[in-house]
Amino acid sequence: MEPHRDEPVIISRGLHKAYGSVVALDHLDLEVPPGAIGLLGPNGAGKSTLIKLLLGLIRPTQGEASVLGFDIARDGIQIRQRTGYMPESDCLPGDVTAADFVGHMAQMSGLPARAARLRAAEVLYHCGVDEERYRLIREFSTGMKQRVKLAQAIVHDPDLVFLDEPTNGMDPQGRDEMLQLINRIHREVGITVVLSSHLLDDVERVCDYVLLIAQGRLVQHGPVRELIAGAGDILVEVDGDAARFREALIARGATVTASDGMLAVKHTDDLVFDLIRDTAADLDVALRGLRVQSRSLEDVYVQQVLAANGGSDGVERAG
Ligand SMILES: Nc1ncnc2c1ncn2[C@@H]1O[C@H](COP(=O)(O)OP(=O)(O)OP(=O)(O)O)[C@@H](O)[C@H]1O
Repeated sequence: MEPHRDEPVIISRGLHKAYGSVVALDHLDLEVPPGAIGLLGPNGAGKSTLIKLLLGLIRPTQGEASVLGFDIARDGIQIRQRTGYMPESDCLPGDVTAADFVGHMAQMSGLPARAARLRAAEVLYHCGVDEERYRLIREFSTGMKQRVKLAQAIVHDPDLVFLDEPTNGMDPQGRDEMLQLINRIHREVGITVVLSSHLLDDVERVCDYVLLIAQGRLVQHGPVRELIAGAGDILVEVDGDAARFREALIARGATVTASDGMLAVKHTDDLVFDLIRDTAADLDVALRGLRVQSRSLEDVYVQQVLAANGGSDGVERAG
């Protein structure tokens, strides 16, 4: 069953997972559209737990969820038929060739042996593993192993693929290539990608929608474009009494700070532009410059994770 274009691919209500006294996920309510989804959060935030729950590999302590319309408690098999999974852990067998391993996974998905071999070769090739596919996996570099893990995750042509920290352990060039590959899988093949990462840069480069998780809670979610816009400041330069102008803006409800000789007015919504214009007119102050300063997702991430962690920034930045 193909998911409808605009229908959420993942829905959860009160999804909760505790390991003994450790709460890994805390009553998560999600409604996730198709696309390239970033599951962003510091180590230990609950990302892997969420993925395993959504694949039906572990059971929730409370709550419910569906993936592509299938219930995680009842329909684990259908979910795993329509989705792919690239686990975080080093889970590949060492004593087989990449061609045999991915071919075997293709056969498991229902293809006859010969078709499975051809399909494996094709997918490995697209993932950047060509002649090397005849070598034993244990001889592969971390980067090559990650490519094999990706190939096995998409060999059965799923509608959605969960990638758990796919750039882990890769050098900058390998990371770059992996992110380009993931981009292609989403944009050219049309597979919905859920990319889990603690690296903001990964998410910013691939994803158009973000779920920001900290300490098992969903602290922010939405289109990346919206999270970046609207969260920044409007930089205002005036001719006239800047101090009086600033006080008037604050008195009218704006949040204003100074920034390099300019006023930085918080861009809470677009009505702020009217407020700036009207206040300038009332005070007979000329507006010399007005510029929206967009914030990177990093600012949003740090701010939200700091808030959830009560001060500690558990953020790791890409090298
Ligand atoms: N099998 C388990 N038994 C006990 N605690 C667990 C288990 N699996 C995960 N946890 C705990 O649950 C919390 C969330 O872990 P999870 O692996 O989902 O986080 P994560 O965001 O994927 O981080 P990482 O990228 O470091 O794996 C952590 O506190 C972790 O220690």
